[in-house]
Parts: sequence; structure tokens; C-alpha cells
Amino acid sequence: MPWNTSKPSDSVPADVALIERSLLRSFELHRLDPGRGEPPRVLTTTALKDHREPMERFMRIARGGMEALFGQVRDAGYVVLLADTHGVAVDFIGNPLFDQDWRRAGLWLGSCWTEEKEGTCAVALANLEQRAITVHHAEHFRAPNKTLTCSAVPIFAPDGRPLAVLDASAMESPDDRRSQHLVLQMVQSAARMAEDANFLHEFEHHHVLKLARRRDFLEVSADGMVVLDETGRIVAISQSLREQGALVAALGRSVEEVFDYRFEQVADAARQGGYPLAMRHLPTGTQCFALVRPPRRRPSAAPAQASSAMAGADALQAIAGHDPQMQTNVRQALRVLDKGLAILLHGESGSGKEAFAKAMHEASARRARPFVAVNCAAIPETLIESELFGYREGAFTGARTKGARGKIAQAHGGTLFLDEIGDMPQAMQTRLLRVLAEREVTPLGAEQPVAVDVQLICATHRDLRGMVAQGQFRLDLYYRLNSVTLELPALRDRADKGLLIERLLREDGQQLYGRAVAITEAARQLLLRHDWPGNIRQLKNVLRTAMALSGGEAVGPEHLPAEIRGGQPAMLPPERMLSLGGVDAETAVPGAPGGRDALLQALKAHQWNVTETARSLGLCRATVYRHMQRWEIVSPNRLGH
Ligand SMILES: Nc1ncnc2c1ncn2[C@@H]1O[C@H](COP(=O)(O)OP(=O)(O)OP(=O)(O)O)[C@@H](O)[C@H]1O
Repeated sequence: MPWNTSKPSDSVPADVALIERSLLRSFELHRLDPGRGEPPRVLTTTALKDHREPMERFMRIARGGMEALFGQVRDAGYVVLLADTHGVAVDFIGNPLFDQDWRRAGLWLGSCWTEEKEGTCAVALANLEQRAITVHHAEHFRAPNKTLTCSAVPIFAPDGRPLAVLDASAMESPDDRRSQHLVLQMVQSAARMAEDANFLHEFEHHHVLKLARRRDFLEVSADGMVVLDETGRIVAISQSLREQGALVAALGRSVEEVFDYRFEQVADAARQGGYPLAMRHLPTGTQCFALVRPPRRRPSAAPAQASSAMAGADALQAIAGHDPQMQTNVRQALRVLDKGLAILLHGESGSGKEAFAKAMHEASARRARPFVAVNCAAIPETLIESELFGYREGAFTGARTKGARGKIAQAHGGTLFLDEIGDMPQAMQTRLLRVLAEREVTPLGAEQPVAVDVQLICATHRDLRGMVAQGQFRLDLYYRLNSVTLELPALRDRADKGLLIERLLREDGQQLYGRAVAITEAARQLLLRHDWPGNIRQLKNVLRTAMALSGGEAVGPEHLPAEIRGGQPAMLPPERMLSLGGVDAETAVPGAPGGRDALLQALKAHQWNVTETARSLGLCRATVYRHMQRWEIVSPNRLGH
């Protein structure tokens, strides 16, 4: 069982690599001057208030941990800072005798420690890399910071989102960076205390299980915490469990399914003082122990509120399932969310790029604002400009009398998801680049630009770098879009295929029949062995059809399609095969018989309803749109939309 491994702390070679990368960014990306003399900027009281207000509740909870840490390091000449995710010191404890010196060094309430302004420094790196780090003396980028030693540790909110950074810094320290090892450990343990206290506070109305592999350690040092709602469903897990990927797949399941322990038994134990429970972690069959922390008050409206705040990050975790690559993706996604960076998702068709983008939006601070998805392959080239940028009345023939807001403006304040970005025409690439650089959009026919603030997430199944090499995709746009690229694994490569199948049978079964639908071992094995060229989309369709055929009873091999049952060669991915008159879509040329005609016929037969057409041809909508674009098929209703 993975949750009892303790997280490695400061590892010098890893630190060195991170620091080197940060130094490069400081020079090349932020174009900072290492010799600049003045200390870090300190915010005005009003500006600082904007940073402190959202952190107030956490600051109160963290204060005890900060003071305990300060008590440990004060005599060695350290100050303790709590910074928010923007690198602003929102709380500070230092020996008042040296106030002038701290202030001069930028170790002060309201000081800004970001890589963009200070270059390499510990608070910025802990925020960016989401790991504990020491930046010692000359490892700092700017000259005035080179006498400092700073050890910083990120702190996470109960839903796994970055929340703050705790830092201990000194103006004088031995040259050997190893002298800071213990300090970093102290900061780590204070950060974990604050994080756990915040977690327990957030879920004070819930039953919380403190888990440990060894009973003797349960009271003093649990390995992690699991939160149950009033029905015994697992609704949250603590950061220590998240970091190890442990129990992420348990989110949303009942305590009985995961720990072989009925919720009534847990509630009973809570009423009787929460004595240690001996449980079994069913997925691995390992024994573990739990102490129950009873809910502080009777659950009221609070649980629902807490669950909805958790829902976003948990949806992201649920999509990641138990696959290590997807777990890494979630960790990276949570790191970069709300940092104003564009994110690129790369993966085969049907691998869940849009689902991941939506979950990222839900997990972001923008979740209450719109999520607008645009499939660049789906819009004919002639219409993409007005669709994205909008237009004023009378901007072109066929334009609506009142004009239209483009998708970019519709996403203002929220997230813009550009699917199939590799299919965006070059002229549009240029315009998009300008929008990203200037953060404003000028609708067709308009003179005044409109300011837009969007989180951009793009997706593609193509090799954008290769497209750049062939001059099909703009290099500068490529750089802008891929500050972070997340690789979504194909279904055949996912380590958690079995669990995913179970989950889909449970969720879709619930929808179709009001309960989870079972599957025979023989059918499960066939599904596990299949190649899944259409990825999760294909798996979902196969399971839905199988459930319909089985009438909600256990799905057996007889309910699966022939190519899965008979071990026949798997279908080629939709990109490589289009069953339209046997024409290979990639090699088909506009006007080729069969492909274009067959698609046209299918579209007409379904009154130009692309979803229906796609379903009838066994393709995803994006592929149908791609072929419509390739073969220049435009829906007669298009301009009326
Ligand atoms: N982890 C997941 N668990 C359950 N369903 C999922 C998961 N990921 C994706 N899906 C479902 O699989 C289907 C395909 O996902 P999605 O549309 O996000 O893929 P995509 O990579 O964006 O595809 P395309 O590139 O063809 O647009 C959707 O019905 C989506 O809800």
C-alpha cells in the first residue's frame, strides 16, 4: 500500500537542476539584470490588503505553526514568511530588533518574491515547482539577494490546489548549503502542520479517518486523512495521500467499498471516542488502522458547500484515475492553474482532452465563469474568424443584424478551450497570437478592441513541433501555447484500464439502469486486451451498447462487438480510416469519389445534424467536421447559426 512511504525532502541534485532552469528563465525569459541593486518591491498597504483578505482564514490557522517554527529558528537569525501563490508575503515574523535590516533585505510584510521580478529565489521556486526547496547564497539570481539563505515549502488547500508558501530566511549563514538541511525539514514539518490543521478545519462537519499502516504510530503520526460525507462516501483525501497518488481512485466511493467497513460502524466508533479501527484496504488487500475524528457539529448546509468547493479538483483526480502519467498531469495542472499560462493538451482522439480541460476549468478560480470550447477543425475556414473574434453588425454579407460576440469574448473571465489547434488556419494563428500578446480582441468590422482575460487551454492530436518544422504552424504561437504541455496517454497505455471500465459501468449503469452494471471476467479480459484505437470515447460507446444489449444484467463477451470478441485486428483510429466508401481519409483528396459523396449523403440523411451523422458512421464529431472542412462541405444552415 503506497501511503506509508515518507516523501523525500530536500534532494540536492534535484534542487540544482531546478535552480539552473530558473536561472536560465531569469536571463532569457524575464530578461532580468542580475546586477540591479534595489531590494524586492514591497506592496502598499492597500495593495497588500487585496492579497491578505482571501488568505485571512488560512493565516489564522497557520499562525500557530509559523510561531512554533519561528521559536525554533529565531536564535539562528531567521525570519518566517508566509507568501501567497503570487509570491507576496502576507504574514511575517521576525525579531523586531532587526526590523530595519529585514526590511532592507526584502524580508518583510508585503514583499514580492516572484521569478519575473527577483529571478531565482526560494518562494518563487516553491510556488512554481510545487516542492520544498532551499535557495542558498549565490544561487539567488539578483545581487542584493546573494547573501540570503531561504528555505520554502508549498502548502496545499484541501482540494489539492496550491494555497501558500512557508519560508524561513536568514541574512547570514554558513557557506555550505548543507547547513540549511535541518531548517528545510523544520519548515516542511510546520507547513504540513498548517496544511493538516486547515484540512481538519475545512471538514469539521465530517467524519475524518486518520490512517496509518502501523497501529503504534496512529496517534502520533498518521500517514494521511480521508473524509467521509454523511452517507459514508469518501469526499476528500489529505495532501500526503494525494502526493503519493494513494486513494485518489477511492474518491466518490463508499468507505465500505474501499475499506471493507460499514459507515455505521465508523459512526459508532466516532460516538464512542474514535477508538482505532482495524480495516482492510480492499483494492490491495492490505491491513491498515484508522482513528475516527467525529464531526464537530451536526452536518448542516456546510457539507454540500464543502463538497462543491472540492468538486473541481476531485473531478480532475477522478479523470486521472490510477494512471501514473495522468496523476503527474493532474499535479502539473494544479501547479499551473491560475498562473496565466497557456496549457497544451496532447493526445489521441478520444483520450479525454476536452474532459480534462473542463475538469481543469472546474478546479480553477475561474470555475464560476464560462468554459467555452471551440473545435478549430469543426469550423469551415471562412467562418472561423467571425466565430472566434465576433463581428459588428453589417461586417460581412450574411452577418446577423446585431453582430455577434466571438467565442474569445464569450470566454472572458473564464476558460477558452481551443480543440484541434493544429487545424487552425495560418491567418487565424496570427490573429490569435495578437490576442494572446495584447489581451484584447477586435471583432470584425469594429474599430475598438475589447479587453479579454481568458485561461487558454489548447488541444491537439497532431505533432505541432513537426508542423512548425514544416512551416504549417507558427513558431511564436507554438511557444506561447506550450508553456506547459500535458501528454494524455492513449487508453491502451493506461495502467488503470480495469478501474476505468468499472467506473464507467458504475456511472453509466447508474444513469441507464439506476445501478452499477456488472461484467463477467471473460468480458473484462477481452476489454483489457483490446487495443482501443478510439480510446475512452470508443470504450464508453462499447460499454453503453453492451449494457443496452445485456438489459442491465452482467455484461458478457456476447455483448461485445466482433472485433473485440474475436481477437480480430482492431479498427484503425478514425484519423487513419474513414469508413466512407473505403476511402482513406488522410490520402483522400477533395473531390475524390466515395469519401466526399458518402459523407455528404450521410449528412443529408441526418438533416445536417453532425452528431447524428458522426454516430451513424462510428466517428467522433471532430473527425466529421475535419472531413467536412477538408472536402469543403458547408452546411446550408451554417450562416444562420
Ligand atoms: N477519465 C475519463 N473517465 C470517464 N470518461 C471520460 C474520461 N475521459 C474522457 N471521457 C469521456 O470520453 C469521451 C471522449 O473524451 P473527450 O471528448 O474529452 O476526448 P478528446 O481527446 O477531446 O477527443 P477529440 O480529440 O476527438 O476531441 C467523452 O465522452 C468523455 O466524457
